[in-house]
Amino acid sequence: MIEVRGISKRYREVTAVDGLSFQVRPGVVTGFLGPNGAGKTTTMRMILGLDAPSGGDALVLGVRYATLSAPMRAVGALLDAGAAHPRRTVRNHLVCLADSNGISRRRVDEVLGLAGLASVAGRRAGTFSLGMRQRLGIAAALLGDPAVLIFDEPVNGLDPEGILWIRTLMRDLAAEGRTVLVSSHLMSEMALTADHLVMIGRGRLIADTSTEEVLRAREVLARTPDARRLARALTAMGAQVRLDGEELTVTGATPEEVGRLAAAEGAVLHELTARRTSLEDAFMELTRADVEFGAAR
Ligand SMILES: Nc1ncnc2c1ncn2[C@@H]1O[C@H](COP(=O)(O)OP(=O)(O)OP(=O)(O)O)[C@@H](O)[C@H]1O
Repeated sequence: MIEVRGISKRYREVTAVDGLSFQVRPGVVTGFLGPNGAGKTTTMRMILGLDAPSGGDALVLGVRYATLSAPMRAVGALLDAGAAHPRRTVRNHLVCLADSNGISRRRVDEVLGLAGLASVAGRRAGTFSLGMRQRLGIAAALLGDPAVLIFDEPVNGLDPEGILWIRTLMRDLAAEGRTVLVSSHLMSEMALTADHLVMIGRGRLIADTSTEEVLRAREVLARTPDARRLARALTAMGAQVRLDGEELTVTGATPEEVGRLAAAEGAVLHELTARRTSLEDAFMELTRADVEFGAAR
């Protein structure tokens, strides 16, 4: 469990995070979304005790990160994929981290396997592609078998296979009962990976809700030769209807309600479709006022 409580971070002229509060629960993948400069990295750094908040605080497993006695065993984080020494081999990098945190070398082999790096364990980290560096960063995060995992933009620059691997890994880690917080601005990816979404803009909370709720259909499309009759009945029920020949686009009514009303009116339906919104659209709608560096639309 992660608890962010009224946290703020002010730099000289910039308020990067502004009184932000949310909780990240175990057992689900929580996506942390926001436009560039929204304050995602700063928030994650404050959770991990790397930046001091100007106000408020963040708790991991009920305490501040700085007071954890064995932080790597409690929290694993991927903030900067380039963090390994380029001349050190992959295994050596992980062994150094393990030794300085009282973690067994057997666990190093386990995480090499988990991250798909066993066959390249003797290679120097500096020769790695971005995708392999991400895998190494994730192997390091998993080293302490932590209950809480924090990943900042883990799929940045990855190919489809790498993206699928990360998605599956996140979901598996959550299914094991861990707390997983993952930031991204790849909306379609988050729609597939995250069960819950925390959206921020200009350092403030915009939405804290299930992915399902954000993506829930907002429009229903109905096609019927009795379009005018159905449109009248729907409007009388309080729904908004756009009529285009035989086609009705309905907001403010569920597909079940439209179907029931059509049956009651004797309107023959040729099509009834719930139009799910995309996460991109939902996000743009929610953050329209908060796009700091957005192009003029
Ligand atoms: N050390 C710093 N000094 C001054 N300003 C900073 C510092 N770190 C971050 N900022 C500013 O704080 C704001 C939030 O930055 P942050 O990196 O947390 O956003 P983000 O949501 O992670 O963005 P991105 O998606 O682009 O990575 C930005 O306006 C950024 O320029």
